[in-house]
Amino acid sequence: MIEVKDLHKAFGAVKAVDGVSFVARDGEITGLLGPNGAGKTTTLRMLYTLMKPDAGQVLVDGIDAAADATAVRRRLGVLPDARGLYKRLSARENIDYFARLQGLDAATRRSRIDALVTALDMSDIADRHTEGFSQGQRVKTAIARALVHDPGNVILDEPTNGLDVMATRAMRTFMRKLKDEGRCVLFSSHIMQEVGALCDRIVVIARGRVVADESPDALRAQTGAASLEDAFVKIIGSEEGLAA
Ligand SMILES: Nc1ncnc2c1ncn2[C@@H]1O[C@H](COP(=O)(O)OP(=O)(O)OP(=O)(O)O)[C@@H](O)[C@H]1O
Repeated sequence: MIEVKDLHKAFGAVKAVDGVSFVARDGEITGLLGPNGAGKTTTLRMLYTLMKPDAGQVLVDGIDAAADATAVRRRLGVLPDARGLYKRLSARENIDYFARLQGLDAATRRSRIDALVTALDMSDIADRHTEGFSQGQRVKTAIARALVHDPGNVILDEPTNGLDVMATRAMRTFMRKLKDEGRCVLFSSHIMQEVGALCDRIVVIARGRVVADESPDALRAQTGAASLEDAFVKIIGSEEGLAA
C-alpha cells in the first residue's frame, strides 16, 4: 500500500506539487490522471525516493520513505519516465544487473527472469543487446527489471507512452495480472480512456492539486456526466493537455 500525505514540491516559483494526498491500495489499480504539467511525474519521483519533497510524507507498506528509503525501495518496482537501459547489455543482462543490486541469489535470479521473460512475451528479444530496441521492447525490458525482486507495490510512469495498439493492450493485460496477484499498482497517464478502462480508483490531479479521488463510476455519478471523458473535463475545467 502507498500512502501520500500532503506532498509539496516547488521549482523556483513553480508549485509543481501543492498539497497532494491519496492512498493506493493492494489488489487495486490506482490511476493518477492529469493534463501535461499537472505534477504527476514529480509526485511519482517523490514516491520512489528519487526526489525529496519540500514537505509531506510518503509511506510504503507503512514505512516512511524519509526515514528508511532503502526499505521503501525494496518494496517498490518502478518504471520511471526515463526508461534508461544499458545498451551494451542484453535485455536479460539488464534485468539480471538489477536483480544483483537487489541482492537476489543466482537461482532466484534465473527463475524470476525466466518467469518475467515469459509473462512479458519477450523470449525473442531477451538475449539481444538493447541498443536499437523499439520503444515497446525498451518498456518491456524496463518493466521486467522493475519487477525482478517481486515487489508488492508497482509504480509506472506513463507505461503505454509511445506504444502501438497491440503493445498497449498487452501492457494493460499485464497490469491487470499484477493487480490480480494482489499488488498495489499505481500508474500515471493523461489518457482518459486508459484510466477509465483499467482503474479501480482514479486520482485526478491538476495544477499540482488533487481535484478528485473516486472510482470511475463514482466520478461519473458525482459530475452527472454520461461519459468519463465529460466527467474529467468538468472536474479539470479544461480539455487542455488531456488525450481521449
Ligand atoms: N526539474 C524541474 N525543474 C523545473 N521545473 C520542473 C522540474 N520538474 C518539473 N517541473 C515543472 O513542474 C510542473 C509539473 O511537472 P511534471 O513533470 O510533474 O508534470 P506531469 O503531470 O508529469 O506532466 P506530463 O504529463 O507532461 O509528463 C511543470 O510545470 C514542470 O515544468
